[in-house]
Amino acid sequence: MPDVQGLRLGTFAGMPALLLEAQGARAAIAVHGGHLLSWAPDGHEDVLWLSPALAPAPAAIRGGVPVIWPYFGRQGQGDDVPSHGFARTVRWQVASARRDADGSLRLTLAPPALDGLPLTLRMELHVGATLEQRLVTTNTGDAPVVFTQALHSYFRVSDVHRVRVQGLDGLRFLDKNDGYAEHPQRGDWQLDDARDPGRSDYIYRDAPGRYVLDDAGLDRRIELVTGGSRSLVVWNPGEASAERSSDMGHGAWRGFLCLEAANAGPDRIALAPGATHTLMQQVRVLPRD
Ligand SMILES: O=P(O)(O)OC[C@H]1O[C@H](O)[C@H](O)[C@@H](O)[C@@H]1O
Repeated sequence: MPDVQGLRLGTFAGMPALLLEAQGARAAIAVHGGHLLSWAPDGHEDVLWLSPALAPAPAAIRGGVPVIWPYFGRQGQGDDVPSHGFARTVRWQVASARRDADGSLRLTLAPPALDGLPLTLRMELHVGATLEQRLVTTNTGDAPVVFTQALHSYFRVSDVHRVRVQGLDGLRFLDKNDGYAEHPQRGDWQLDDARDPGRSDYIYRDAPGRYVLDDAGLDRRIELVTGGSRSLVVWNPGEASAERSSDMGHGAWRGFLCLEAANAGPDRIALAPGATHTLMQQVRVLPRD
Protein backbone atom coordinates (compact mmCIF):
# COMPACT_ATOMS: atom_id res chain seq x y z
CA MET A 1 0.00 0.00 0.00
CA PRO A 2 1.62 3.30 -1.03
CA ASP A 3 2.09 5.80 1.79
CA VAL A 4 -0.05 8.74 0.65
CA GLN A 5 -1.67 11.43 2.78
CA GLY A 6 -5.44 10.85 2.91
CA LEU A 7 -5.28 7.17 1.90
CA ARG A 8 -5.54 4.25 4.31
CA LEU A 9 -6.81 0.69 4.56
CA GLY A 10 -9.90 0.11 6.68
CA THR A 11 -13.43 -1.19 6.33
CA PHE A 12 -16.53 0.27 4.74
CA ALA A 13 -19.97 -1.34 5.20
CA GLY A 14 -18.14 -4.29 6.71
CA MET A 15 -15.85 -4.79 3.71
CA PRO A 16 -12.08 -4.33 3.50
CA ALA A 17 -11.66 -1.05 1.65
CA LEU A 18 -9.34 1.78 0.73
CA LEU A 19 -10.58 4.88 2.52
CA LEU A 20 -9.84 8.18 0.82
CA GLU A 21 -9.98 11.66 2.29
CA ALA A 22 -9.25 14.01 -0.58
CA GLN A 23 -9.64 17.75 -0.84
CA GLY A 24 -13.32 18.13 -1.78
CA ALA A 25 -14.57 14.59 -1.15
CA ARG A 26 -14.40 11.32 0.74
CA ALA A 27 -14.51 7.95 -0.99
CA ALA A 28 -14.18 4.22 -0.35
CA ILE A 29 -13.03 1.50 -2.74
CA ALA A 30 -13.39 -2.23 -1.99
CA VAL A 31 -10.42 -4.37 -2.93
CA HIS A 32 -13.04 -6.98 -3.89
CA GLY A 33 -13.92 -6.03 -7.46
CA GLY A 34 -11.98 -2.74 -7.45
CA HIS A 35 -15.41 -1.50 -6.54
CA LEU A 36 -16.04 2.16 -5.74
CA LEU A 37 -18.43 1.95 -2.77
CA SER A 38 -18.82 5.57 -1.83
CA TRP A 39 -18.08 9.06 -3.14
CA ALA A 40 -19.34 11.99 -1.09
CA PRO A 41 -18.26 15.46 -2.20
CA ASP A 42 -18.05 17.98 0.65
CA GLY A 43 -21.47 19.29 1.65
CA HIS A 44 -23.39 16.43 0.02
CA GLU A 45 -24.76 13.06 1.02
CA ASP A 46 -23.15 10.10 -0.68
CA VAL A 47 -23.74 10.24 -4.42
CA LEU A 48 -23.70 6.44 -4.61
CA TRP A 49 -26.21 3.93 -3.27
CA LEU A 50 -25.11 0.78 -1.48
CA SER A 51 -27.54 -2.01 -0.66
CA PRO A 52 -28.52 -2.44 2.99
CA ALA A 53 -28.67 -6.22 2.35
CA LEU A 54 -25.31 -7.01 0.76
CA ALA A 55 -24.53 -10.65 -0.04
CA PRO A 56 -21.23 -11.83 1.46
CA ALA A 57 -18.09 -12.03 -0.70
CA PRO A 58 -17.27 -13.44 -3.20
CA ALA A 59 -20.71 -12.39 -4.50
CA ALA A 60 -20.78 -9.19 -6.55
CA ILE A 61 -21.44 -6.08 -4.48
CA ARG A 62 -24.90 -4.55 -5.01
CA GLY A 63 -24.42 -0.79 -5.28
CA GLY A 64 -21.54 1.64 -5.76
CA VAL A 65 -19.87 1.28 -9.14
CA PRO A 66 -19.45 -2.37 -10.23
CA VAL A 67 -16.84 -2.79 -12.96
CA ILE A 68 -18.50 -4.81 -15.72
CA TRP A 69 -15.75 -6.33 -17.88
CA PRO A 70 -14.89 -7.96 -20.34
CA TYR A 71 -18.55 -8.50 -21.28
CA PHE A 72 -21.85 -6.89 -20.40
CA GLY A 73 -24.52 -9.32 -19.17
CA ARG A 74 -23.55 -12.46 -21.08
CA GLN A 75 -23.18 -10.66 -24.37
CA GLY A 76 -21.30 -12.82 -26.88
CA GLN A 77 -20.82 -15.60 -24.26
CA GLY A 78 -22.39 -18.96 -23.45
CA ASP A 79 -24.84 -19.49 -20.57
CA ASP A 80 -22.18 -20.95 -18.27
CA VAL A 81 -20.25 -17.76 -17.47
CA PRO A 82 -20.91 -15.30 -14.63
CA SER A 83 -23.13 -12.40 -15.65
CA HIS A 84 -21.24 -9.14 -16.28
CA GLY A 85 -17.77 -10.75 -16.34
CA PHE A 86 -15.27 -11.71 -13.68
CA ALA A 87 -13.73 -8.32 -12.81
CA ARG A 88 -16.34 -7.48 -10.17
CA THR A 89 -15.81 -10.69 -8.16
CA VAL A 90 -12.01 -10.90 -7.87
CA ARG A 91 -9.53 -9.17 -5.62
CA TRP A 92 -7.81 -6.18 -7.23
CA GLN A 93 -4.38 -4.69 -6.52
CA VAL A 94 -3.38 -1.06 -6.11
CA ALA A 95 -0.78 -0.28 -8.78
CA SER A 96 -0.14 3.35 -7.83
CA ALA A 97 -1.47 6.18 -5.68
CA ARG A 98 -0.61 9.83 -5.30
CA ARG A 99 -1.95 13.09 -3.99
CA ASP A 100 -2.03 16.02 -6.42
CA ALA A 101 -1.03 19.55 -5.36
CA ASP A 102 -4.73 20.49 -5.13
CA GLY A 103 -5.35 17.68 -2.59
CA SER A 104 -7.23 15.38 -4.95
CA LEU A 105 -6.21 11.69 -4.98
CA ARG A 106 -5.27 9.55 -7.98
CA LEU A 107 -5.25 5.76 -7.80
CA THR A 108 -4.65 3.06 -10.35
CA LEU A 109 -5.96 -0.42 -9.63
CA ALA A 110 -5.99 -3.63 -11.64
CA PRO A 111 -7.58 -7.08 -11.48
CA PRO A 112 -5.41 -10.17 -11.97
CA ALA A 113 -4.97 -11.43 -15.55
CA LEU A 114 -7.38 -14.15 -16.59
CA ASP A 115 -5.79 -17.24 -18.18
CA GLY A 116 -6.45 -17.31 -21.91
CA LEU A 117 -7.84 -13.75 -22.12
CA PRO A 118 -5.59 -11.54 -24.27
CA LEU A 119 -6.87 -8.35 -22.64
CA THR A 120 -5.58 -6.44 -19.63
CA LEU A 121 -7.53 -3.91 -17.60
CA ARG A 122 -6.57 -1.07 -15.33
CA MET A 123 -8.81 1.45 -13.64
CA GLU A 124 -7.71 5.01 -13.00
CA LEU A 125 -9.61 6.97 -10.39
CA HIS A 126 -9.31 10.70 -9.69
CA VAL A 127 -11.14 11.60 -6.51
CA GLY A 128 -11.95 15.18 -5.56
CA ALA A 129 -14.95 17.49 -5.89
CA THR A 130 -15.30 15.85 -9.32
CA LEU A 131 -15.02 12.07 -9.65
CA GLU A 132 -13.26 10.70 -12.71
CA GLN A 133 -13.03 7.01 -13.44
CA ARG A 134 -11.37 5.37 -16.45
CA LEU A 135 -11.35 1.75 -17.58
CA VAL A 136 -8.29 1.22 -19.77
CA THR A 137 -8.28 -2.04 -21.80
CA THR A 138 -5.28 -3.23 -23.82
CA ASN A 139 -5.14 -6.07 -26.31
CA THR A 140 -1.97 -8.00 -25.48
CA GLY A 141 -2.61 -10.73 -28.07
CA ASP A 142 -1.90 -10.97 -31.78
CA ALA A 143 -5.50 -10.92 -33.08
CA PRO A 144 -8.37 -8.45 -32.72
CA VAL A 145 -10.59 -8.96 -29.65
CA VAL A 146 -14.21 -7.87 -29.30
CA PHE A 147 -15.40 -6.91 -25.82
CA THR A 148 -18.20 -5.06 -24.00
CA GLN A 149 -18.18 -3.33 -20.61
CA ALA A 150 -19.73 -0.78 -18.27
CA LEU A 151 -19.22 1.40 -15.25
CA HIS A 152 -22.50 0.32 -13.64
CA SER A 153 -23.04 3.29 -11.30
CA TYR A 154 -25.83 3.08 -8.72
CA PHE A 155 -26.78 6.71 -8.03
CA ARG A 156 -28.53 7.41 -4.74
CA VAL A 157 -31.86 9.19 -5.27
CA SER A 158 -34.64 10.43 -2.99
CA ASP A 159 -37.26 8.28 -4.76
CA VAL A 160 -36.74 6.75 -8.18
CA HIS A 161 -40.36 7.62 -9.04
CA ARG A 162 -39.61 11.30 -8.63
CA VAL A 163 -36.38 11.82 -10.58
CA ARG A 164 -35.79 12.61 -14.25
CA VAL A 165 -32.83 12.01 -16.54
CA GLN A 166 -32.09 14.74 -19.06
CA GLY A 167 -29.95 14.30 -22.17
CA LEU A 168 -31.80 11.34 -23.71
CA ASP A 169 -34.68 13.08 -25.55
CA GLY A 170 -34.90 11.92 -29.18
CA LEU A 171 -32.53 8.94 -28.75
CA ARG A 172 -33.52 5.35 -29.45
CA PHE A 173 -33.23 2.62 -26.85
CA LEU A 174 -33.28 -1.17 -26.82
CA ASP A 175 -35.65 -2.49 -24.15
CA LYS A 176 -34.41 -5.71 -22.53
CA ASN A 177 -37.87 -6.31 -21.05
CA ASP A 178 -39.29 -6.20 -24.58
CA GLY A 179 -36.89 -8.61 -26.31
CA TYR A 180 -34.48 -5.73 -27.06
CA ALA A 181 -37.05 -4.07 -29.35
CA GLU A 182 -36.03 -0.52 -30.26
CA HIS A 183 -38.15 2.44 -29.15
CA PRO A 184 -37.83 6.22 -29.31
CA GLN A 185 -37.29 8.29 -26.15
CA ARG A 186 -39.56 11.30 -25.92
CA GLY A 187 -38.63 13.90 -23.32
CA ASP A 188 -36.75 13.10 -20.12
CA TRP A 189 -36.44 9.54 -18.78
CA GLN A 190 -38.90 8.83 -15.96
CA LEU A 191 -39.63 5.49 -14.37
CA ASP A 192 -43.33 5.52 -15.09
CA ASP A 193 -43.17 4.98 -18.82
CA ALA A 194 -46.77 4.44 -20.00
CA ARG A 195 -45.70 1.42 -22.08
CA ASP A 196 -43.65 -0.34 -19.42
CA PRO A 197 -44.60 1.05 -16.03
CA GLY A 198 -42.41 0.82 -13.01
CA ARG A 199 -39.15 -0.64 -14.33
CA SER A 200 -36.41 0.21 -16.80
CA ASP A 201 -33.73 -1.87 -18.52
CA TYR A 202 -32.89 0.25 -21.53
CA ILE A 203 -29.74 0.51 -23.65
CA TYR A 204 -29.71 3.96 -25.24
CA ARG A 205 -27.91 3.91 -28.61
CA ASP A 206 -25.63 6.61 -30.00
CA ALA A 207 -25.82 8.37 -26.66
CA PRO A 208 -24.19 11.82 -26.62
CA GLY A 209 -22.17 11.51 -23.40
CA ARG A 210 -23.71 14.11 -21.07
CA TYR A 211 -26.67 13.38 -18.82
CA VAL A 212 -28.21 15.07 -15.80
CA LEU A 213 -30.06 13.20 -13.08
CA ASP A 214 -32.43 15.76 -11.60
CA ASP A 215 -33.55 14.98 -8.05
CA ALA A 216 -35.87 17.53 -6.45
CA GLY A 217 -36.20 15.39 -3.30
CA LEU A 218 -32.45 15.56 -2.53
CA ASP A 219 -32.31 19.08 -3.99
CA ARG A 220 -29.44 18.20 -6.30
CA ARG A 221 -28.57 17.37 -9.87
CA ILE A 222 -25.93 14.81 -10.73
CA GLU A 223 -24.06 15.44 -13.95
CA LEU A 224 -22.58 12.42 -15.72
CA VAL A 225 -20.16 12.99 -18.61
CA THR A 226 -18.87 9.93 -20.46
CA GLY A 227 -16.21 9.23 -23.07
CA GLY A 228 -15.30 6.17 -25.15
CA SER A 229 -18.91 5.03 -24.80
CA ARG A 230 -21.79 5.22 -27.26
CA SER A 231 -24.33 3.55 -24.94
CA LEU A 232 -26.03 4.51 -21.73
CA VAL A 233 -27.90 1.82 -19.80
CA VAL A 234 -30.67 3.09 -17.53
CA TRP A 235 -31.73 0.43 -15.06
CA ASN A 236 -34.03 0.09 -12.14
CA PRO A 237 -35.59 -3.34 -11.56
CA GLY A 238 -38.94 -2.04 -10.31
CA GLU A 239 -40.78 -3.38 -7.30
CA ALA A 240 -41.65 -6.96 -8.36
CA SER A 241 -38.15 -7.92 -9.47
CA ALA A 242 -36.40 -6.04 -6.63
CA GLU A 243 -38.51 -7.71 -3.95
CA ARG A 244 -37.52 -11.14 -5.33
CA SER A 245 -33.85 -10.22 -5.06
CA SER A 246 -31.94 -11.45 -2.01
CA ASP A 247 -29.42 -8.58 -1.90
CA MET A 248 -31.47 -5.38 -2.20
CA GLY A 249 -33.41 -5.01 1.00
CA HIS A 250 -37.14 -4.46 1.28
CA GLY A 251 -38.21 -1.28 -0.50
CA ALA A 252 -34.62 -0.14 -1.03
CA TRP A 253 -34.91 -0.29 -4.86
CA ARG A 254 -36.67 3.09 -4.75
CA GLY A 255 -33.44 4.67 -3.49
CA PHE A 256 -31.27 4.17 -6.58
CA LEU A 257 -31.10 4.61 -10.31
CA CYS A 258 -28.33 3.02 -12.38
CA LEU A 259 -26.88 5.13 -15.17
CA GLU A 260 -24.27 2.92 -16.79
CA ALA A 261 -21.58 4.33 -19.06
CA ALA A 262 -21.31 1.36 -21.40
CA ASN A 263 -20.17 -0.29 -24.54
CA ALA A 264 -23.01 -2.80 -24.87
CA GLY A 265 -25.55 -4.11 -27.37
CA PRO A 266 -24.56 -2.98 -30.86
CA ASP A 267 -21.83 -0.80 -29.31
CA ARG A 268 -19.05 -3.42 -29.10
CA ILE A 269 -15.36 -2.55 -29.05
CA ALA A 270 -13.16 -4.38 -31.57
CA LEU A 271 -9.64 -3.85 -30.29
CA ALA A 272 -6.67 -4.41 -32.62
CA PRO A 273 -3.52 -6.17 -31.32
CA GLY A 274 -1.53 -3.75 -29.16
CA ALA A 275 -4.37 -1.18 -29.14
CA THR A 276 -5.91 0.43 -26.04
CA HIS A 277 -9.46 1.61 -25.39
CA THR A 278 -10.54 3.95 -22.57
CA LEU A 279 -14.06 4.17 -21.16
CA MET A 280 -14.37 7.27 -18.99
CA GLN A 281 -16.94 8.83 -16.70
CA GLN A 282 -16.90 12.11 -14.81
CA VAL A 283 -19.45 12.83 -12.10
CA ARG A 284 -20.24 16.16 -10.44
CA VAL A 285 -23.00 17.38 -8.17
CA LEU A 286 -24.69 20.52 -9.45
CA PRO A 287 -27.06 22.74 -7.49
CA ARG A 288 -30.70 22.92 -8.63
CA ASP A 289 -31.70 26.23 -10.19
O1 LIG B 1 -27.91 -8.38 -10.97
P1 LIG B 1 -26.71 -7.98 -11.78
O2 LIG B 1 -26.00 -9.14 -12.41
O3 LIG B 1 -25.77 -7.10 -10.99
O4 LIG B 1 -27.25 -7.10 -12.98
C1 LIG B 1 -28.00 -5.96 -12.73
C2 LIG B 1 -28.48 -5.35 -14.05
O5 LIG B 1 -27.37 -4.90 -14.78
C3 LIG B 1 -27.68 -4.19 -16.00
O6 LIG B 1 -28.35 -3.00 -15.70
C4 LIG B 1 -28.52 -5.04 -16.93
O7 LIG B 1 -28.96 -4.28 -18.05
C5 LIG B 1 -29.71 -5.61 -16.19
O8 LIG B 1 -30.42 -6.50 -17.04
C6 LIG B 1 -29.28 -6.32 -14.93
O9 LIG B 1 -30.39 -6.82 -14.25
